[in-house]
Amino acid sequence: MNALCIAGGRVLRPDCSVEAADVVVDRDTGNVHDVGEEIAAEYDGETLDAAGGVVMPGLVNAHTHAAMTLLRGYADDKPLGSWLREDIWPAEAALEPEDVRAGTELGIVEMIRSGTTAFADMYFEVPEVAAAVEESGMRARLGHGVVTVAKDDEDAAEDVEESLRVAREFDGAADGRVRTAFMPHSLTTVGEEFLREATATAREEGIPLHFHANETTDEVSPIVDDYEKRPLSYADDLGMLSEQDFVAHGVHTDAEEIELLAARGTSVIHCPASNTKLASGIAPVQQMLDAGVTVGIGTDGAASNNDLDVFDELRDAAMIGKLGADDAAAVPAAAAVTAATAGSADAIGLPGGRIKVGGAADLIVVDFDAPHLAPAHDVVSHLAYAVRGSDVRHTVCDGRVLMEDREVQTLDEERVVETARERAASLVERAE
Ligand SMILES: CSC[C@H]1O[C@@H](n2cnc3c(O)ncnc32)[C@H](O)[C@@H]1O
Ligand SMILES: [Zn+2]
Repeated sequence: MNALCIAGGRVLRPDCSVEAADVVVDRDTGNVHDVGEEIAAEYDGETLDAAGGVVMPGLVNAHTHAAMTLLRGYADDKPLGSWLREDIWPAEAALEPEDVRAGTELGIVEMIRSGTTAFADMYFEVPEVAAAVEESGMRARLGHGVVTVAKDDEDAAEDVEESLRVAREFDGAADGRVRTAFMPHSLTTVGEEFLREATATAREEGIPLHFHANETTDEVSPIVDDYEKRPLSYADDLGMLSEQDFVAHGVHTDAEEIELLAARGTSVIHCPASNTKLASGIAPVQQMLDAGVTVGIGTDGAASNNDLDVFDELRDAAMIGKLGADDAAAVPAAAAVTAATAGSADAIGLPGGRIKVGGAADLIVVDFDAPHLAPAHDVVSHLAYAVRGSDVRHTVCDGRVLMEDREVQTLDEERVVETARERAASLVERAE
């Protein structure tokens, strides 16, 4: 067997127990071959040193717009509507394919360095995004974000068609590491008939849906006013809630909508930092978990976060979940860690999220030697409340080492950062 041994660490198991064990990966299949105490010596092959560290599933960033790294710090301190209309959409109107490639590569480098092995991305120029994912060795679910408001019928229909087209064309790319979805931007930025028809097509072809929903009160009230129903009930009537589908945010979601999500098996991606920065509100995460809704974690784009560090995000989820529920026991450490790993992977329908024999070898080694992690009474507590993305020592996806001893192996980090700086500067110039 072409083995990769991650040796000498402690392993986080799917039930959040922790045991001293080596993890042996079959690099040909990209799966975990064995997990056990001191088994690495039984295998020939490459070894990654996990001594003093914790081996855990790679984090899954279940909602982002990776190329928005180019707009990090471009516009801050505004609510969602004016931020998008006054700053972000005008800048995005000047995007060129090379910008999306450069911004996505920057986002990917940042994610690999902070322990993310898979992500879900809604953006433009999907061929560029897919090429960046292929080169990087990560996994992703990708889609073209559709907006039909303020477009004539022909342009709107073409935008919808592009989203379906790229979903068909890129599904299974990068040796199966790229999967796709139909991605209408939101329930208020895409017209009803477009949603109804394209959803029916997606259903016929087995294409999942991903869209923003119930992010702000401004997204809820127009639907309640026009249709006399809650947004997720409107989405359900359009056929948009199935087990394959996942909605971003779900901040202003009432008890009936939570029951509806649970009944349909539709997942919610919680983006606590973006919701806080844009003052969108606090999502009822503990209520969703109690109802049996699968909850994943996403950073949203770097322009509303302002980083793509999922450790940061899961910490925010645990902290803000308590505030939202007015209960310090809400969203406990294990729930937050599980949401950012198995929850996110299940929500976006990609392998990974758990270290188990036969499962995808998407895993990371987190260094526990740093002063801010001493003492370590409880590993899971530290993973939720104290670990930073910069504590990640190695990142492995599909059995391939993407970062070793903090050196990214698959992309040239220096070139990626420099190119992104140049493209960001010229993008902003073109947008002004
Ligand atoms: C049409 S591609 C995706 C689209 O979404 C925009 N976006 C970024 N962050 C958010 C957010 O929090 N809510 C809604 N839309 C968002 C992004 O700028 C792209 O235009
Ligand atoms: Zn978003």
